[in-house]
Amino acid sequence: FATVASQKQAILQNLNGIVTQLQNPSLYSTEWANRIDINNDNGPIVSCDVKAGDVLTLYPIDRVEFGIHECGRCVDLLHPERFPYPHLRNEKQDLCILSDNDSIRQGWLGNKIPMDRENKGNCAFVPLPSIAPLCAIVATRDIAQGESIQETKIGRKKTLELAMTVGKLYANEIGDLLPYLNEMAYANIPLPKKSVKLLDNFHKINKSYPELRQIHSNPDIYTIPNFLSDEECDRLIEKSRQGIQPCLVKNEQTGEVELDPSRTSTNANIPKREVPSIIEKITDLANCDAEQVEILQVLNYQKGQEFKPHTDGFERATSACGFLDSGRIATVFTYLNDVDNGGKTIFTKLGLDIKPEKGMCVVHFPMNLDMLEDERTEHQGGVAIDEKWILTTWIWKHFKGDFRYDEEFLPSLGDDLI
Ligand SMILES: O=C(O)CCC(=O)C(=O)O
Ligand SMILES: [Fe+2]
Repeated sequence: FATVASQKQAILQNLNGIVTQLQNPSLYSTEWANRIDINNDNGPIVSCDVKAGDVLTLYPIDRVEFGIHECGRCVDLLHPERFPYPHLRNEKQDLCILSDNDSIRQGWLGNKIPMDRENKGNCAFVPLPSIAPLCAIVATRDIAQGESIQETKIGRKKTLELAMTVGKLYANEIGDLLPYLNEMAYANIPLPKKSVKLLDNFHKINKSYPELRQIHSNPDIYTIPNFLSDEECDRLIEKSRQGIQPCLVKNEQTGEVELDPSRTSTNANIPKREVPSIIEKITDLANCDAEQVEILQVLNYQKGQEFKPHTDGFERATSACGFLDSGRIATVFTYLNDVDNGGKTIFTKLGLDIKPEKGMCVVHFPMNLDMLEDERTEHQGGVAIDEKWILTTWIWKHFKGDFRYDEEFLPSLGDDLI
């Protein structure tokens, strides 16, 4: 580590060059940093034979996504309240560490790490509390020179074992760099501008859900009549009466949620724990995990109230509702009463009006899987004449990462378990 001191200075002077700087193998011991050819277009290639358990290189942990199955769970492990290992609080056995399946990582290694779709991984990301914000990429089996690295899904016991071993081995050396690495971790690295992409890569719902009807294609919109029974609708309305309050809208400038003249209805937040059978229906239909489901809201529109034209997606990476750097890939709402006059949902750019029918569910896709908004899905809750009740929620691309938004903090709306 003789050369490290002078290089620290260089790194600080050149925060914009972080990617290059951190790719410099001489920053680290040759034992564990020069084994990946990070300049290869197809993803990192191992440049020498590697033994199981060897550290291939380091990786900024805030760029790693923790996931279960196919769902990336992006956790900001730099956050003091959530560090270390908040995900290990999760009781799920199959915790694995993998990259997001269809995005290219914008990490300090500045490179793509291909998703291990077939689970033939040969390395794992190992969180190392002692050297945060870096984690190690560790070989989980022998890797031959020329092979590209692919992440392995490993159980949490194995993750911990690897973290312990690697953490102990390298804590001192890397700890020396910690303040500098931290500074870099928080540096604002401009991401490459998104190129104009075709809106063709959307989340896929469960097409065999009973009575699913497609009422618009490209952009796709589906309905399911009688998705909820009359009884479920009535009980949801009753439950929500206890928590009803004026609707709020996220202010894109400040990030705060606040009263907004574009949304004059009232609503109640329904804790998922109080509506398990509704959640089961939604996850079955939307083909997603319950953790991807945003807060459930019951909206009430009285005469004259409305939700002016809007899209449901948020532009840019967002931390709305605890979903970090994610997006709303589907909207699922269900009318809770029949509405004879007014209150239609109007898709303003599609010439499509939907008249509320008790129990009917509507699904549309505000953003695609590249997290681009589909402006064509702009819609409004038309001005109410008769009273209107609607249950609405949104499916996010990733699991919640910010635990301050945990549903356990939502007040109960009574004992009725629906
Ligand atoms: O009230 C409606 O018809 C639509 C509600 C809506 O668009 C929303 O809550 O995002
Ligand atoms: Fe909406």
